Amino acid sequence: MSIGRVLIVDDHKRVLTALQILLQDEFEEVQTLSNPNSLLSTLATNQYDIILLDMNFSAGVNTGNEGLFWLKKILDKDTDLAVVLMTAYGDVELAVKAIKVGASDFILKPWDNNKLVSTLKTALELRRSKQKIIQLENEKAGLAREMNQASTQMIGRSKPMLEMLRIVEKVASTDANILILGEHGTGKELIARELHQKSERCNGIFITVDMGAITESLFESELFGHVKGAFTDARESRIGRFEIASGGTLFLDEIGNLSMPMQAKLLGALQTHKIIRLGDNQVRDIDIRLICATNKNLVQMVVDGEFREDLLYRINTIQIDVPELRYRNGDVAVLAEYYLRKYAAKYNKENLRFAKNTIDKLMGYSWPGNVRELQHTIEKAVILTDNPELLAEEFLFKERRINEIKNEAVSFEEMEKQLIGSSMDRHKGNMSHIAKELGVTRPTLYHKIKKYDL
Ligand SMILES: Nc1ncnc2c1ncn2[C@@H]1O[C@H](COP(=O)(O)OP(=O)(O)OP(=O)(O)O)[C@@H](O)[C@H]1O
Repeated sequence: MSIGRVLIVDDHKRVLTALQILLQDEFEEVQTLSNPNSLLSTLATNQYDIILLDMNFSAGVNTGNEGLFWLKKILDKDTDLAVVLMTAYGDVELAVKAIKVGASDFILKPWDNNKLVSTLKTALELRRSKQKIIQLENEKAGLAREMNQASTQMIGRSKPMLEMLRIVEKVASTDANILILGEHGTGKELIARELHQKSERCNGIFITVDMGAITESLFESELFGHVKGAFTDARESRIGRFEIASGGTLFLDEIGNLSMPMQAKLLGALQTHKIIRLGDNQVRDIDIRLICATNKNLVQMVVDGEFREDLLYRINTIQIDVPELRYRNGDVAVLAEYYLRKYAAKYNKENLRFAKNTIDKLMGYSWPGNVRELQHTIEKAVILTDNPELLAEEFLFKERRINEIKNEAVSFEEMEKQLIGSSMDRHKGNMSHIAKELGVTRPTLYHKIKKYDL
C-alpha cells in the first residue's frame, strides 16, 4: 500500500463507489466528493496528495471545461497537488490543455484498473520528488543566505585597498575566472566572498575548497564526487564540490599547493565544463564561477616546472593583487578599532579603549601575518588585559626590518601554533568552534593541526 491520501471528485455515485473500493487497498486514505462546488472548502480542511478529478460534471455538456475550471481552482490553492483527470471522451486536445494547465496525468473512462492504480502511484511519486526538490531548493537558498550573511564586511580605506576594491567592483558581475594573489591573512577569502555577493550568482552557494588540505587520493572524490563502491570507503554516493557549487561560486584556496597530477585533473574539468563522478560513467555539465587564491608566485612556479602554464591561463582571466597590510597606510588603525569593538563585545568588556599611543605602536609594526595577525593580536590583548585601556606595553612586538621578514614567517607560524593550541584548550577540541573563533575553514584547521602536530 502507498502512503498517500486520495480525493475522488465525480458526480456519478456509482463511479465514486467503484473507485473507492478499488483504491482503498492501494492508498492510505481515499475520500470521495460528488459535488465539485464543495471542493474548495474540502481542500481547506483536509490534506490530500492526489485529486482524481472528473472532467465533465453537468449532464449533457461534455466540453471538459468544468474539469479545467476546477483544475485551475485546485492548483491556485496548492500548485504541488497531483491532479489526475478523467474523461469518457478520448480528447487529446483536452488532455494536452489540462497537462499544460498543470495536471499530472489523464485517464480515459472506462478505465483499466491496473493502469489507473499505476498512474496514480506515479503521480504520487512525482509529487513527492517535486516536494523534495522544493525543500532542497529552499534549504540551499537558506544556506546560501546564511553563509553570505556570515561573512565579514571588508574594511579599509587606504589607497591600495580602494584601488583593489575598484577592480573587485568592476569584475564581480562578470563570470570571469579570477585569481587572487596575496600573502597569508591579507583577506583573499573575504574578497572571494565579496566577489560572489556582488555577482549574479549571489543567491547560489559559495563554496571553498582548501587545496592545501586535500590529499591526492581524495582530490577527485572531493571535487567531482563518487558513486557508492567507487573505492573501499565509498559506502554512499556523494556529490563533489563542483556540483554543490552549481549555479554559484567555487573558491579554490591555496591553488599553488596542487600537485601536477591534480592540476591535470582540475584543468580537464575547467576546459570541458564537465565532470564525471569517481566510479561513474555519466558525464555531467558544471555551471560554476571559479575563483582561485594563493600566496605563491605562480609565474615562478611555471618557470620552475611546478605549475602548469595552461592551468594558470585558465584560472587567471582577471588577477587581483591584495596589498599587504604594512603597505596600507591608515587601515591598521581602522581594523584595530573594528576588532577592538568586536572582541570587547564578545568578552563583555564594552568600555575598553586604546590608550593614546597604542595605535601608533600598532601602525609601526610590519604585520607579516597581515589582517589575521592583527585580528588575533587584538583578541589576545582584549582577553588578557585587566586595564580599562589597552596600553602600548600590552603589545609586545619584536621590531623587525624588511630583510628579517623571512624569519618572521617562522615566528608567525609559532604564534599561529600557540593560538590554535589555546583555542583547542578553550573549546575542548570542538573543531567547529575553534575554526569559527580563528576565522579559518575546518579543512584549513585540520591541515594546520596536522602541520603543527597538535
Ligand atoms: N579588509 C578586511 N576587513 C575586515 N576583515 C578582514 C579584512 N581582510 C581580512 N580580514 C579578516 O582577516 C582574516 C583572514 O582573512 P582571509 O582568510 O580572507 O585571508 P586569506 O588571505 O585568505 O588567508 P590565507 O592565505 O591564510 O588563507 C579573516 O578573519 C578575515 O575576516
